[in-house]
Amino acid sequence: MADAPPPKDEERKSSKKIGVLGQLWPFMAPYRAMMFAALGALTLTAMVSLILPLAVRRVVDNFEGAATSILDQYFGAALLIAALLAVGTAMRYYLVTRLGERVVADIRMAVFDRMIGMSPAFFEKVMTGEVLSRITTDTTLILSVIGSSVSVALRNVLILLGGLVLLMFTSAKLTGLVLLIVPAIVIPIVVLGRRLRKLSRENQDWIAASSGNASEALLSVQAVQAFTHEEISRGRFDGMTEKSFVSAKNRIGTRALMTMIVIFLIFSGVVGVLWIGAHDVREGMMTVGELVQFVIYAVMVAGAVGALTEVWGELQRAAGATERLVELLTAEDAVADPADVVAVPDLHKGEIAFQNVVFRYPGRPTVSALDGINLVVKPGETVALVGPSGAGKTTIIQLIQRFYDPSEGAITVGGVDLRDMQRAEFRHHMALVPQDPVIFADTARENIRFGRPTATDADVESAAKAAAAHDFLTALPDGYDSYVGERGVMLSGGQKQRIAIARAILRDAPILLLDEATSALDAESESAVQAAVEDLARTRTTLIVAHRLATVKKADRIIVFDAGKIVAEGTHDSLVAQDGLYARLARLQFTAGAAAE
Ligand SMILES: Nc1ncnc2c1ncn2[C@@H]1O[C@H](COP(=O)(O)OP(=O)(O)OP(=O)(O)O)[C@@H](O)[C@H]1O
Repeated sequence: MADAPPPKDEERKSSKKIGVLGQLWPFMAPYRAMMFAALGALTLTAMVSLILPLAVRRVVDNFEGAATSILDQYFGAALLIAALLAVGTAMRYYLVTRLGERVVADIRMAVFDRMIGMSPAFFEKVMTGEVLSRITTDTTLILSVIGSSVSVALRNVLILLGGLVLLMFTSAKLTGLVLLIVPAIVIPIVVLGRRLRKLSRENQDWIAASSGNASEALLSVQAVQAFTHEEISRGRFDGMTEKSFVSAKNRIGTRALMTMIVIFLIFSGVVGVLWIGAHDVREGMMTVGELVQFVIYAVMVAGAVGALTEVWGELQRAAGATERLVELLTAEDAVADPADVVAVPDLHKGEIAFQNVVFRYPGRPTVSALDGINLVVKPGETVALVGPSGAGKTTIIQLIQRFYDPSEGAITVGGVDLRDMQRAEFRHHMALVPQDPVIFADTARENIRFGRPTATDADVESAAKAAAAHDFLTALPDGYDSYVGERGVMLSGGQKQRIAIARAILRDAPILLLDEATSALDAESESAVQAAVEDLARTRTTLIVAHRLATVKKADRIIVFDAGKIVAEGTHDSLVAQDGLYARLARLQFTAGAAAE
């Protein structure tokens, strides 16, 4: 459902802590050298910042008695330090941000790489728009972590630790007092941090859900408008976007509260300590320079703690995002290639066989879409699959390509079980014309070449001629190089089908699968395409799902399906003579095709 809430917290079993960020390590490991260099630059700048107050104390305490030459040395040294700080900071920024961009690019590629190979069962559950949102917005969060938060965190941890040690040296008594307030600061950070992470993940989930919803509505914008569904679609999207805003608002509020508590605690602590320190100076227990040095360190340490709480929030957000991306990366696929791959036999000579195949779609496990199918298609044979809508014909075509595995029984090609071969290997030897022709936002020429990316322009054109597409393609403003729009919106249904057929012709594979490939064609183009398909089918093992008698009659054999079972098979004449479902369909459903003959 479009407005179903995003997955709830309890549904996730993965680790509950910021430790999820550790899952990013495999992506960072290859760039260890860059990380060490960045760490070096970072340590350098942190150390330089820590040395500065020492120099300040010397200047303050010796200001009156010191010779001018010594003063000049101090200021010369200060310039050197400034240069070091500048170079170190620039290097840290460059290395760290570059590392972040690199790692995020790798993560994006890894997620896409995984998603493009997932079987259809996965996409029955996840909306594609949602996956896109993960790849774009969730990775952006990770970028902010690797590209800045982590380095800010490290820098501040160094300053915090170094600052504390130096504070200790400056005045052990005052430092002891400062440390007393630390627990008071840590508690709100931990408690509110936990809430932050939950809110952040909720926020990302709502963003992803609204993206999924928006992409679905936009992809079918004409249907939405035709049914004047805009208000409802707007309402749904607005509702989800508002929800993501509300969770973002709660997150920001929590973080503001945390910042307020922490800053107040830190600075009131510093003020209190100073108060005591001022008295110590009065009583001669401390020099003014020492107190100045102490104050600078105390402010640096306090600033570091403040920065760390900010970063903590960022890390919490990124942990949520990482969790979602890791979920995608580790998503189980119902269909997988075997570890020991069997080579694909010569499919020009191999038959396709279904042995006692029972199949239930994973999304509907109680219904058998196919129920005890036994079917052998001999090499070179043309078999037509007919039957009422929903009988299971398309399911047969999908199983031959191993988009799903049978629930029971086995499917073999050339005697080898599909599950024993690599999917990409045997799909190479299959050409499909699907029920809904899939056209990409590219030129007509490239759409045909999709069937065989290495094909020459001449091959593309001869395939188009065979598919009766050449004439309409050359009549387009830019001919074969005309842009056809997203999903082929600039083409008619019949034109799209002919491009899909040309693509299959170009693929030149020994197994040809046609799923109502000519249903949108007019009688004239259909008979032209029909001739091409027959020509093609002569030397190939062909399965045709068809509703038209003209197509069906020419097949070597006709298989009649009903409710997931094979109810009859034979030639057109023998099936008509049986006077069963086929004869009935032939009289009713096929009449349009018959009339067109
Ligand atoms: N992804 C899916 N999840 C669950 N059930 C499905 C899925 N796809 C199809 N089905 C169901 O499986 C049955 C067989 O569908 P199939 O697409 O094979 O029918 P068909 O014979 O090709 O019909 P048509 O002639 O209308 O294309 C139908 O009842 C359908 O509702």
